[in-house]
Amino acid sequence: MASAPTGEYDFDLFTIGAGSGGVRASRVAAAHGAKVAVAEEHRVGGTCVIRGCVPKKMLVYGAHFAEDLKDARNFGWSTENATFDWITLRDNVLKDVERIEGAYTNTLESHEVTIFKERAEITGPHEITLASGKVVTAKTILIATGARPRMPECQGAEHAISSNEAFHLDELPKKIIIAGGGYIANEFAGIFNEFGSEVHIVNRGDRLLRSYDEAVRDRLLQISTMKGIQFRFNTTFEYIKPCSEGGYFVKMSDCDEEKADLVMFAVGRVPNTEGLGLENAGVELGEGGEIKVDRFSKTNVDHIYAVGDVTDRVQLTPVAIREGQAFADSVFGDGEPVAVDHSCIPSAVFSHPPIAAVGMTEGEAKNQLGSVKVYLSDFRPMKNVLAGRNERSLIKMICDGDSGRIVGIHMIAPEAPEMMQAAAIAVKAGLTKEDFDATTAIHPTMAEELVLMR
Ligand SMILES: Cc1cc2nc3c(=O)[nH]c(=O)nc-3n(C[C@H](O)[C@H](O)[C@H](O)COP(=O)(O)OP(=O)(O)OC[C@H]3O[C@@H](n4cnc5c(N)ncnc54)[C@H](O)[C@@H]3O)c2cc1C
Repeated sequence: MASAPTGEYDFDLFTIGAGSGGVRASRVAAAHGAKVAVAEEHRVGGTCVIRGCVPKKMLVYGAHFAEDLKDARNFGWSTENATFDWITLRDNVLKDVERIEGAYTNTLESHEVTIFKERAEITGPHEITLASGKVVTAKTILIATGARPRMPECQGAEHAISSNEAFHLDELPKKIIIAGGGYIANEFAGIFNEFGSEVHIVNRGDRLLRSYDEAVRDRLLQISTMKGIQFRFNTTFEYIKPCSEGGYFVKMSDCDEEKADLVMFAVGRVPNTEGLGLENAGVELGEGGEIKVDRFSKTNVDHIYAVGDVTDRVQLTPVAIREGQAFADSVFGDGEPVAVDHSCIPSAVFSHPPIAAVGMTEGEAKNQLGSVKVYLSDFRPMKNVLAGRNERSLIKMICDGDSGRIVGIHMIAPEAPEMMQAAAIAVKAGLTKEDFDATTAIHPTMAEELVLMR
C-alpha cells in the first residue's frame, strides 16, 4: 500500500476537509514525506473544534455553575449576588475556538501542508477543482468532509436553528423547543435549562438515546424532568411560523399551536457527499449517502479513501482521528497497513448529569451471549447529599455469565465520562469482574463503586 512521491501529480495526497480526520491524516502523511494539500470550505478544525465537541463542552462547563452556585449554599458559601452574562461566555468560547483553529492551522503549515481555504470538488479520477477555479491533481485523494445537521422537511423548517447556530446566539431564548432525542438534543437541553430557558424536548420516537442502556436512559429522563425539562414523545412537527412580536408559532402533532422563542433541530447528521463530484471518479455510496469503505478506509476506487463522519461508521472525533492516522500510516508509512478496530468504543453524553458507556447494553448482551450477569450500583453521590440535591447516580456492569469477562459498563453520574475512560481500557483488554474485585478502592470516590459492586 506504500505510495512514493511521484512527479506525475501536483500532490501525493489531496485531502478534502480539514476537520478531525482530515487534519490528522494530512499531518501524518506529510510527516511520512508525502507532498500534501488540504481544502477546507469553512474553518480549519472542522465540526469538533468550530461547532461541536469543544465549544459545546465549554458551554456545559458554563452551564454547570448554575447548579454549583445553588449547591454551594449548603457548603457555607453565600452566592446571592451571582449573575450570569451569556454574551461574556459566548464571546470567550468563540475566542478560544479561534485560538484552537490557529493551532490546527499552524500544525498543518509546520508540516508543509498546502492549505486551500475554499471548497473542493472531484472533477476526474485524480483531479480536484477548487471553488476559485484552480485545478490540481493528486495521486491519492482522501475525502474527510464530515457530516451536517439533518433538517426535517416540515413547513417553516428554515426558521429553526441547528447546533451550528446555537453557539452564536445574541440572546438566550426564554423558551426553546428542541427536536430530537439523541446526544446533541440532550446536551443542549441541559445547557439551556441551566441558563434558565424553558426547555421542551420533542421526540418523534418513544425514547431518548436509543443506543444507550435502558437503565441510564431512564435515569436521565427522570433527573432531567426533575430539573424542569419537559419531554414529549411520539410527536412530530407540522409547521413553524414567525410571530410578528418575535419568536415563532409552532404546531406539533400532539397539541394546538404554541409559542417559542427558538426552535432547534437535533435530529441526526447527514454525511457530506452532495456536490463532491464523487460520480466523476466512480466512488460508491451507501443507502444513507455515506461513502462505503473497507477496513482500511479505502473506497471502491483504489486511490480514493474516506475517513470520519462521511463514512458514517461511528460519528465521533477520536474515531475520525484514528481512521485518519491509520490511513496515513497505511498509505504513506513503511509498515503494514493498519485497520481501525471499531469495537468497544467508549462514548459520553454531556447531559446534566452526564452519561458514559462502553460495550454492550444489557439488552444486547442478553441477545448475543448465552448467560449474562448484571451488577448495579444505585447511589446518591456524597456531594449531592450535602448539597441537598436528590439525584441518584447509577453504575451498571454487564458480564459474560460463563467467563466473568466484562462486556459493558454504563454510568450516569457526575464525572461519568472521566471515570469511563479508564474503565474502558479494562473492558477493551478483556478483564473480568474478578480483576475489578481484586483492585483496591480509592476512597471516598464515586469511581470506587466500580470495584465494590457485588
Ligand atoms: C454539536 C456537536 C457536538 C459534538 N460533540 C462531540 C463530542 O463530545 N465528542 C465526540 O467525539 N464527537 C462529538 N461530535 C462529533 C464530532 O464533531 C465529529 O465526529 C467529528 O468532527 C468528525 O470529524 P470529521 O473529520 O469526519 O469531519 P468534520 O470535523 O466535520 O470535518 C469536515 C470538514 O470538511 C469540510 N468540508 C466539507 N465539504 C467540503 C468540500 N467539498 N470542500 C472543502 N471542505 C469541505 C467541512 O467544512 C468541515 O470542516 C459532536 C458533533 C456536534 C455537531
